[in-house]
Amino acid sequence: MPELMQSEQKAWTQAELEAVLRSQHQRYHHLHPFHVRMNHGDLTPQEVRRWVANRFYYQKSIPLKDAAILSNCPILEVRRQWIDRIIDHDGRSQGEGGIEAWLKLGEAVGLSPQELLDEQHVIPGVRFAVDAYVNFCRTRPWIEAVAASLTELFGPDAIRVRLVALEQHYPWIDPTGFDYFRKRLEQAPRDARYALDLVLKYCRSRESQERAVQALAFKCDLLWSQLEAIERGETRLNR
Ligand SMILES: O=C(O)c1cc(C(=O)O)c2c(n1)C(=O)C(=O)c1cc(C(=O)O)[nH]c1-2
Repeated sequence: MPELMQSEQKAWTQAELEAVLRSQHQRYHHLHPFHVRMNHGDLTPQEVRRWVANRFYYQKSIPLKDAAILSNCPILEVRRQWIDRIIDHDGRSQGEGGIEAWLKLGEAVGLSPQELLDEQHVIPGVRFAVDAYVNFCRTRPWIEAVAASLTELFGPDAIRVRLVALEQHYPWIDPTGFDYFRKRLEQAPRDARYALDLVLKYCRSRESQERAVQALAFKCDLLWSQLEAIERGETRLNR
């Protein structure tokens, strides 16, 4: 978006920047046809399993990108807070954390932990999308990577709708598998608020503000691409 990069333009106020960031909601993956079908109860068990197995690749990459943010961030107070995200996903010991909770979701839909850990169902397009997120966070300034995490502003509403739909339309799934989503409903709003405050505080020039918006747009596109690949569903195994 080169036409956006007009650094000589006046900086947005914090309220204006927040509004521009929030307007990215229209690009979020809750609108993707695969999620729409999921929420209508129209996915086959095979499609649900494909989604769970492929989203696991995203889940297990999240701590890698958060560690990249930590390694790029020179500000002690920020690192002290951000490190909690890694603990939330990894846990401090066996049986804890979001990654293990997602493995339980896998079991609830009929996938063994080993199948998920082996990445045997991971579709190439999903791998490309997720790896692009990790690479972005490794190579871009830490505050842009923080801005990319702001899809979590939109996540809780989508997860709330999904939870109700999964419980209502997919009775064959053991509902204890949904604990991951319940936990995210506590964690995500807190994480998103903290990340938003950082972006509002550290992105003061118009150029840095526009880079933050671009980072968020990039992340929305990546989540969208991930679902495109899942919807198409081609793996080396079933091609
Ligand atoms: O289920 C979802 O729709 C969804 C979306 C997102 C997101 O918007 O990036 C995350 C999650 N879940 C999630 O579970 C999660 O841990 C997470 C971390 C992040 C991030 O970018 O730091 N996004 C998301």
